[in-house]
Amino acid sequence: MAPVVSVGTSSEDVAARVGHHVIKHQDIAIAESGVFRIAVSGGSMGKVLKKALVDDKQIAPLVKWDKWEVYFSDERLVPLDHPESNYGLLKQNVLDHVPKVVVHPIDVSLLTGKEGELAGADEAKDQEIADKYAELLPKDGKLDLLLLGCGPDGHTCSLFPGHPLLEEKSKLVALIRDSPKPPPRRISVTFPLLAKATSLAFIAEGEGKAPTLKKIFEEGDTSLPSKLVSDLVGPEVVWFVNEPAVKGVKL
Ligand SMILES: O=C(O)[C@H](O)[C@@H](O)[C@H](O)[C@H](O)COP(=O)(O)O
Repeated sequence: MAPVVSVGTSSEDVAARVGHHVIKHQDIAIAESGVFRIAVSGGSMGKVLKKALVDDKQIAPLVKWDKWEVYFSDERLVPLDHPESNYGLLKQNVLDHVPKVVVHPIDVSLLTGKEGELAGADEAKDQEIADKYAELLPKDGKLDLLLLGCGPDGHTCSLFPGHPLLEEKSKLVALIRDSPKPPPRRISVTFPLLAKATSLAFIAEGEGKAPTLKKIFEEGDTSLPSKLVSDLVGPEVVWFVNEPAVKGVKL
């Protein structure tokens, strides 16, 4: 099925659209399994989720935090209170403002080296962080919803254009030690995990996204990981964008 594009008129409107989408999937998942398994990304995601799930007075009461299980679509190998930590971003924007939630951060007891940098870091320990993260996933690897970003280079999660990780066929979570965007050491979910999900939602705001969205929606540039993820046939795929992000883009 072709991806759906939902265009918001303001950042509050985009956040509200995202919020309603999250609640829809939350309710379906809880009705089916009693738990809602969601993965979130970094970048501006924390701020959008705060607007949607904490500050929006209509949506906030609908969130069943005690039924949530939160994962990260990618994470930098840094301490949880480091400014580059995606967990840290979510904590500061959302977790600190809501009732207790089950969250799965990386196992920071296995961190070596310095703040995501390569020098002095132990590759075997990094691999263990990725492998242990995969073990936290549900047995069938199926998440209900992943909220994804889209970088200017078309990356999503820590899946970068031209990177061998795009070819991963079996692991659900992989280690990356040469991320072109710093810090170099990260873990990321892979295509096999993304393909199993019930729903994938991209959030892309601002005029800086327009050239990338043009490549995805008009030019069909399959060198962009976001385009490849957007084209996955199993999951429902929705793009939440604002008007500047799609200005001049034929949808
Ligand atoms: O780890 C990363 O490299 C970022 O978290 C990345 O995945 C982010 O989602 C995109 O770069 C979009 O960022 P924005 O949402 O800030 O545009």
